[in-house]
Amino acid sequence: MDTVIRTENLSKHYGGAYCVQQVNLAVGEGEVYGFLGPNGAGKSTTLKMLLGLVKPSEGSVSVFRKDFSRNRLEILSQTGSLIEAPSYYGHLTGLENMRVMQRLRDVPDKQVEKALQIVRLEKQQNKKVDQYSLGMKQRLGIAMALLHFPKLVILDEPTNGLDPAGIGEIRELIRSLPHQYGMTVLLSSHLLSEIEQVATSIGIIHGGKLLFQGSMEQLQRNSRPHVWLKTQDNEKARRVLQARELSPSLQDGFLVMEGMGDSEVAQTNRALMMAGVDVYRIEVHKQSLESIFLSLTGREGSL
Ligand SMILES: Nc1ncnc2c1ncn2[C@@H]1O[C@H](COP(=O)(O)OP(=O)(O)OP(=O)(O)O)[C@@H](O)[C@H]1O
Repeated sequence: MDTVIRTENLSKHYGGAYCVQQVNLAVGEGEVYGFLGPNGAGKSTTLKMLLGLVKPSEGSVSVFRKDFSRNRLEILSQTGSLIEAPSYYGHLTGLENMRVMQRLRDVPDKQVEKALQIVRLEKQQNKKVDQYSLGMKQRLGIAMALLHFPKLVILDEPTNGLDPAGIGEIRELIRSLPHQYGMTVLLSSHLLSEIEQVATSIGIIHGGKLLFQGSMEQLQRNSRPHVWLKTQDNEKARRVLQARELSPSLQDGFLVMEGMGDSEVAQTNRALMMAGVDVYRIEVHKQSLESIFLSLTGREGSL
């Protein structure tokens, strides 16, 4: 798979405080890459640097295997984006707004029709944008980003402020872009549930640092599972474990320990046996993606 976006040690600081620090993104062709992180993590700043809207303090960006700073116009002509709220003229109709973009992009009429069709706005194209719902405005913003059928689409929190039906529609739309139109999509969100349902790869950013990059399966594989122990005497077992500097919690009659490897499980089992505590069950529970995300962003670097 070719890499469409690659950054090397991309960083941005404002007055000495880094909001993006040494980020190495790799977005493959035809992917829907989900850029996930809590508010203030550095997502928008990173996306803006990819589009030349913010100048990096350090590091480099290459898109379509070309250095961004030296091939800016060529790269941007093949990129569509929606960063923060869509910009439009409220007193003009959806179609008229698209015509303004059409002039800038210099594309034929049929592409305007097609882009409005993709976002399902063709029936409302003659309505003034001021009368659009938030979801319709967002879809118009996406239509503008798709107008020239770019190879790369960058969307910053595209479902922000939408109701569940609107979110579902945008999700379907994003999912269809690679296979229907050969586009690569990079989208950001602070919601794992959003990313989980559309992304083929994810990058998790927190405090300006990229904590994980890869597939959902890799994320789950790399995380250390929880180990659930059922013993003959959980209170005594807990004291034995605490003496070994472990801090199990008690849940549903099981002692639960986070992130144990095989050898730690064996040592724990042995210690309990030596202390005369029978172990009835040892269960390994995979962490949900939600808890992996929370433990990554809550306790940095625990993967
Ligand atoms: N122009 C600026 N001057 C100073 N600090 C800034 C500037 N732009 C962003 N920051 C800071 O950088 C950090 C990252 O902001 P950024 O908008 O990239 O985060 P984000 O992950 O997109 O979050 P959100 O989803 O809330 O927009 C924040 O702490 C923000 O206050």
